Amino acid sequence: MSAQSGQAPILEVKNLDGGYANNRILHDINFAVAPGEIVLFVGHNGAGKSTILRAITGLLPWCEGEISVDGEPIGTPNVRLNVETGLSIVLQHQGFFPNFSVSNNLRLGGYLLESASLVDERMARILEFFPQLAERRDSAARLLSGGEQKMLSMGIALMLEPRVLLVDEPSAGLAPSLTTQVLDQLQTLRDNWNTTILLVEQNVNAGIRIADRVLVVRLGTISQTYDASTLRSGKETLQLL
Ligand SMILES: Nc1ncnc2c1ncn2[C@@H]1O[C@H](COP(=O)(O)OP(=O)(O)OP(=O)(O)O)[C@@H](O)[C@H]1O
Repeated sequence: MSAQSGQAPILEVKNLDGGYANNRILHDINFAVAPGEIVLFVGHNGAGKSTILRAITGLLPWCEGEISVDGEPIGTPNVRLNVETGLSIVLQHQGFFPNFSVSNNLRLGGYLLESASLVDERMARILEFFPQLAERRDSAARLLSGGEQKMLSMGIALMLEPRVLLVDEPSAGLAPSLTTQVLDQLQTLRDNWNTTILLVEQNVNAGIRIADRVLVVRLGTISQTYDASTLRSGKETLQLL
């Protein structure tokens, strides 16, 4: 595991509240994430896991509290600003243009990069990381398998080389073997690129396998924190309540 305890956090969330219109979902969320850490959010349906990821990336209609990246408060979450700060989200549902080719989708993911050569360089790195995408680079995205589409969504988010990647339900709609493959790729990404990862995953055991820390979300707040290795070893048992 590359997460170093005692290191200054790359991401810190303090007193975060948020929700949709008049519906408050998040209540006083507090946590910090070390560089290179994989943090898994678990909890019952509707507990607020995806809402936490959306709040951090500026996709929630309203949120209050303090979010800091590398010790610098990022102000009111705003998608573009957060992407520039190094936060990218891979949403649960399709995050690409279905009729565009794999390579054109990746190019669009590099929309904030300053030069075409940098876009090419990043794309080459991503296609090397996902050889299955490299083989399908000229295919329309809609023709990819479910697992390949997840890889494409991750690849698009990685074009800006985020320091923190937030991934919502990567296994949604995937067969168990593909879930393992996609989660293994997230772990490899962390190991090779030192990308910090916040993960929401319904397949709790598959998520625990790659996580460093597990945060339980209950009724819109963090109710419990586990060191994932104690759950893997059976020294502790995950309680969602
Ligand atoms: N776009 C929306 N508008 C209004 N309320 C929403 C919206 N999206 C989610 N909610 C509500 O916010 C609450 C938390 O939803 P969220 O999707 O964060 O839960 P979750 O823990 O990720 O659940 P699941 O595991 O089922 O995906 C739920 O009560 C849900 O109905």
